[in-house]
Amino acid sequence: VDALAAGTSNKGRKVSSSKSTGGGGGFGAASKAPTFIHTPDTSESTQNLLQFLKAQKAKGLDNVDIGFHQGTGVRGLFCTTNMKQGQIICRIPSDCALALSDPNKNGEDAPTVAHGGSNFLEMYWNNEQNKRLWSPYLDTLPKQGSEQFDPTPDFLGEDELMLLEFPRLIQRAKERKEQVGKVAAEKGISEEELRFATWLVSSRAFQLSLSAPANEKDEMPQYDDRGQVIDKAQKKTIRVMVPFIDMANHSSDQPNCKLTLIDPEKDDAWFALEATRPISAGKELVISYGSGVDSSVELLMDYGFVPSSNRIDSIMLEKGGDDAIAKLDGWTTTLDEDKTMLEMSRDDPVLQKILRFRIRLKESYKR
Ligand SMILES: C[S@@+](CC[C@H](N)C(=O)[O-])C[C@H]1O[C@@H](n2cnc3c(N)ncnc32)[C@H](O)[C@@H]1O
Repeated sequence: VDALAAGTSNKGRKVSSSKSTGGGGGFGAASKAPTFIHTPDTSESTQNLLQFLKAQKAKGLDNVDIGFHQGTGVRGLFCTTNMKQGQIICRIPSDCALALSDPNKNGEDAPTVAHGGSNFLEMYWNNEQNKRLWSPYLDTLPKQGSEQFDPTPDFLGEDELMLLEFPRLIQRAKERKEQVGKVAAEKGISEEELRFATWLVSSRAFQLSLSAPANEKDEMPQYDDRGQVIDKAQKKTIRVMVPFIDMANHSSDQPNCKLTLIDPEKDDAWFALEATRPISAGKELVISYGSGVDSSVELLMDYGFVPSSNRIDSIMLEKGGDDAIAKLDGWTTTLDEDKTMLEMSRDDPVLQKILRFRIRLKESYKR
């Protein structure tokens, strides 16, 4: 409003062309200087990735900055120009995506995420030729122990795992540990190497359904009696890693864009980020991971982080189930005790994450 008022009182000044922030948002947005909340990532690996993708004819990369959120320090994607709802923000040729299955096997060679991890090692990381070919992408992936490494509960020791207390999450982490152990033995690779590769795949690969209609994701989710989303018909899926787009972080409550496949049936198909609402320059580009309605149990299990808010948690707790904790007083500590412990555990990131998970769920019980 201020910008529009200033424009009308300064006769002759063209409000709408006063900034080069792009096509989006109307007078107000176009004349307001963007507020940036990130520090651009100027590392050599990121610059190499951008060069590589430009040479492969990726489009719209200038609409996006890879950078670090100034509040959280988390690396992500930030919009450099206003975007309208429905606009394609950037697109990457499908040739630049790393399939984690043999295309002739319809996803049957990767029934679990641990198999996806094993295929990643076999097809890319430990294959000399492909490792060289894909190095501009592989070099941008988090390393174990780096800032971007956000371990999932299957990295926890037995005692730490029990501190999570929520039976469904503990059970899933145990299953993942077992899965990794089994596949590592089958394929003759080290469990440690496979655990990390499995984390990479689980936390950054996109699952594409081979048979579902394109709009299936937009339908209302259905829940089973434990409050978990039903994966309809357990369709075959393949996992793909999509450079650049896999830098997008998650928002449970306010995603502003989504992954879209353009011309999937054609030879020159694209993976794109599409704005699902108007986005102003400077904002972080955030998508919705997984089923789109994942509770914090799934987000921690598959991606290793606890979201700052998540409306799905209340629904999940209300649905309950015998592997959930039905009431706030079913936990061994109170919410306040966990908050105090969080304050006191500043130099223990593992315990901090465990406590943030407990607090997240405890704050979600309907009172
Ligand atoms: C697909 S990657 C996104 C890019 C990643 N931040 C990076 O720099 O490589 C998923 C990882 O990003 C982080 N992440 C995504 N969304 C997040 C959120 N809302 N809060 C905290 N971390 C998040 C987690 O570490 C997660 O494992």
